[in-house]
Amino acid sequence: MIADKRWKGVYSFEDSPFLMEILTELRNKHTGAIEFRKGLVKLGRYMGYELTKTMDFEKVEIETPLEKTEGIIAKDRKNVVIVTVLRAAIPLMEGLIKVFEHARVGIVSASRGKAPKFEIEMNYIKIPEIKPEDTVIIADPMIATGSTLLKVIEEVKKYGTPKRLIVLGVLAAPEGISRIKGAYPEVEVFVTKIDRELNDHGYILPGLGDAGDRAFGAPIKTAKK
Ligand SMILES: O=P(O)(O)OC[C@H]1O[C@H](OP(=O)(O)OP(=O)(O)O)[C@H](O)[C@@H]1O
Ligand SMILES: O=c1cc[nH]c(=O)[nH]1
Ligand SMILES: [Mg+2]
Repeated sequence: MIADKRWKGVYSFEDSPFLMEILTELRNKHTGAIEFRKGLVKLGRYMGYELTKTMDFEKVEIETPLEKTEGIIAKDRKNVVIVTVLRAAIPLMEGLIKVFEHARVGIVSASRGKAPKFEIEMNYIKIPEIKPEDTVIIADPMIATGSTLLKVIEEVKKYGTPKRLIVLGVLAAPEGISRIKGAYPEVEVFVTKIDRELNDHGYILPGLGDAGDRAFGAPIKTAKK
């Protein structure tokens, strides 16, 4: 885990060859939907595991069949709320929940409109109560302009004030991170890698393309009634 010097509380996993290998497969345009989804599940699981290293644990005394010894109980790991941003975060959440099996899960829909406005449409919002002891993990693979997450964070905050508010993604553009940290300095960001920049259409470069389309197929428009 590397702390990025440009912001406080922003971390990437560029030091993990294993995670970089999974990212390489996701980036490759020849990777099909099945492997793409599997890659996102794997990243959710292993980044979730890395996150546990930043959490609080409690010391406990237990007895093995032979003698007393000390162990730990993962206090924070049991108080997690995962907020899944549709569509692309679904496989990421599947991986995360393997590590945070007690997690309560919120689901929100967020669809980004076209450049230059990138308006965010949020139609579906189901978020559980957020308690002071909770760690909230907002899962969204792509942090591009940051517009989606600004809107999602604003919404999440209505449900309570957690101990930690974390954004967990796969790729981020510096522009998106700067916007989020500018508006919400307390939000921590964990991403597999921070990429170079955005193109004129708001896509991350070099990126991996449209995460939702690659995982689930491109939607088509039907004639309106
Ligand atoms: O940082 P931003 O510029 O807001 O872009 C990031 C968002 O774009 C993608 O969602 P999209 O709107 O494509 O929806 P989808 O997951 O259904 O494809 C992605 O999953 C993020 O939620
Ligand atoms: O590069 C990008 C930017 C936004 N959303 C995506 O899915 N990919
Ligand atoms: Mg998309």
